[in-house]
Amino acid sequence: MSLRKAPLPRLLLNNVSCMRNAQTILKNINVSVHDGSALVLTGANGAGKSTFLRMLAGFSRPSAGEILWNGHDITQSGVFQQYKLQLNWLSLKDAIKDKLNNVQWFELLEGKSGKAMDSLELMGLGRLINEKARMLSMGQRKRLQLARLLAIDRPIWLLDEPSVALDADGTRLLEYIISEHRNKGGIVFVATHLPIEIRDSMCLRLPQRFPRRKTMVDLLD
Ligand SMILES: Nc1ncnc2c1ncn2[C@@H]1O[C@H](COP(=O)(O)OP(=O)(O)OP(=O)(O)O)[C@@H](O)[C@H]1O
Repeated sequence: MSLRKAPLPRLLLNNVSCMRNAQTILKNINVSVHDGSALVLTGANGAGKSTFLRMLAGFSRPSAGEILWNGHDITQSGVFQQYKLQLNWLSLKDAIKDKLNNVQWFELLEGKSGKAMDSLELMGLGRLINEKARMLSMGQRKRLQLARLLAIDRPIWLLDEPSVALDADGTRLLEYIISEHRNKGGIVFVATHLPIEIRDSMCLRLPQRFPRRKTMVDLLD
C-alpha cells in the first residue's frame, strides 16, 4: 500500500494573531490555502479584514503564530523577497496616476509587457485609453485597478473591497476575472461587505471586536 502525502498548502496561517496599538485585532486564525482557492473575509467595520490582508502582504507582522508560504515563514527576509513577488494588492486607495497607460507603466516595472491593452479592453476602458486618469469616475478607476491586476499577473491576489463603486456589469467582470485567475491556479483573498459570487470559496467571518453599544440603527429597528 502506498501512502501519499497530502500536498503542502501554498499558504498556511498557523494560529496567527495580530496586535495594533497594543490591542488584539486578530486572534488565533488558522487557514490553509491551496492553489486555485479563494477566501472571502467578512465582518463588521473594524473587525480586522484589512488588517488580515495587510498582514498577508507583509505590512504588519503577526504578534503570534506564523504565516507559511510553501512551508517557509514569510517574515524571514530571504523568504519575503520571493514571497512579495507573488502578490498583487488592490485597496481603496487606488494609487493611480496621470494617464490610463499607467497600466503599461506597471507592466514595464514588472518586466512584462503585452497585456495592458487587452486588460483595459476587457475591463471596458478601451475607448478611454487616452484620457487622463483624473477624468475617470470612481467605478472607472476601480476598473482601471482591476486592469492593472490582470496586466501585472501575479498568483496571489489580495483584494480589499474590490467591488466598491462598480456597477452590476463591473461586478460581473470582477467575478469573471477572479474565476479565471483561480482556473489558472491563482489564489484570491477578498475582504468585502458587498455580495460577490465566488464559487467554492472559503469564508471567514471575523468577530465583532467590541461589545456593541446601542446605535442609531438599534433605535430605527
Ligand atoms: N494603523 C493602525 N494603527 C492602529 N490601529 C489600527 C490601524 N489601522 C487600523 N487599526 C485598527 O484596527 C482595527 C481593524 O481595522 P481594519 O481596517 O482591519 O478593519 P476592517 O474590518 O477592514 O474594517 P472596515 O470594514 O471598516 O473596512 C480597527 O479597530 C482600527 O481602528
